[in-house]
Amino acid sequence: MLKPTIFVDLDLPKAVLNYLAEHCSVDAWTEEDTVPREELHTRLAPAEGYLTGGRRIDESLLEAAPNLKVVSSVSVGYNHFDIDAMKRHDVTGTHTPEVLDETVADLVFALMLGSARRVAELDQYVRDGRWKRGDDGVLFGLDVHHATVGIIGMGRIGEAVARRAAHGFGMKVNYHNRSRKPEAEAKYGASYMELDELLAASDFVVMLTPLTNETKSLIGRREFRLMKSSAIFINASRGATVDEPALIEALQDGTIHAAGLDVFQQEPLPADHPLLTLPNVLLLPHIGSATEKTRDAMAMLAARNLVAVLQGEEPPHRVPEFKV
Ligand SMILES: NC(=O)C1=CN([C@@H]2O[C@H](COP(=O)(O)OP(=O)(O)OC[C@H]3O[C@@H](n4cnc5c(N)ncnc54)[C@H](OP(=O)(O)O)[C@@H]3O)[C@@H](O)[C@H]2O)C=CC1
Ligand SMILES: O=CC(=O)O
Repeated sequence: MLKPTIFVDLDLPKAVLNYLAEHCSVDAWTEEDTVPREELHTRLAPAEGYLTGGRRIDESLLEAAPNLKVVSSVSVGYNHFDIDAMKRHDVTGTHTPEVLDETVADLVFALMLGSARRVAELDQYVRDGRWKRGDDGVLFGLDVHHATVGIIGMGRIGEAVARRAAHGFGMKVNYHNRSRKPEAEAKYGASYMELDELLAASDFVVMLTPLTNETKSLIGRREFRLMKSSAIFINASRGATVDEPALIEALQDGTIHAAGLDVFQQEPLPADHPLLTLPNVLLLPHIGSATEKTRDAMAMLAARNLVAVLQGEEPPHRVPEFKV
């Protein structure tokens, strides 16, 4: 039987490429640079499947890909999908939840600990030869253990953070979702709160919602002003859930104490971005799931999603909006 053609624009582990090649005729982009838009449209013309990362799936791409049946994203977030356009073109979307939860939760804790204890700033302090006897006071940070964390978006990753917080660090856990999660409340002693209440009550505010029309700029100037002046704001969701100019202002004028960020409105962060000038922000290059083991698992899951759809089977993880 003729194998369906697929286009892959990510570097994939050999085992994943072999699995794809068993079931599909694979056209893979092997250049280091991102595939240019025009070239992408050309390569997608014969493709029934497209395996990618955060590439925007919009009307013009879909028009260029008349045979496309599935876009399989190697990510759990799928805000790069234009869901309505995909539905119009009868293209389904899949993603890679669960396999990355623990790895992303580790990174959230790295941001919490790193910001509270000023790890990157003080590493630089030692490297610069500024470490002198008796200067302890200028090195003080804030405690993470037994502090209060407020999780906005208590989903799969949010729960992995809550478990670490409650059972590892003795922290009080507050959370905010659109719906309550009684099991999570029981497991982590978590308190459900409306957003404003959570912002005022938490020492660490952790953003872990998907980016949607509802969560776009959910945290802005008003919300920063509701937080404690000692609060540390962590964003591992998407940059656009936060009003970035308002965050910069809050960090500059002491409205909040510090921030730890893995995601930004523009990625990669431009070299002249004002966040780069602030000492009280810890910046990471969107590496929440970036361990070899987890990225390999995500890639294999994305491959299985794609092959299942092309074989007419239900994939392990269809994006909820495409479920019938
Ligand atoms: N930095 C990184 O590298 C990574 C970032 N991410 C980001 O993390 C996000 C979360 O992933 P995951 O935990 O798997 O997703 P889940 O869907 O499991 O959890 C999302 C949570 O957000 C809540 N939520 C959704 N909309 C709103 C809203 N309007 N207001 C308040 N709460 C809301 C949901 O609860 P309810 O429906 O009840 O509101 C749900 O509990 C991803 O979408 C992605 O953007 C993920 C992986 C890596
Ligand atoms: O940001 C990463 C994801 O998996 O979503």
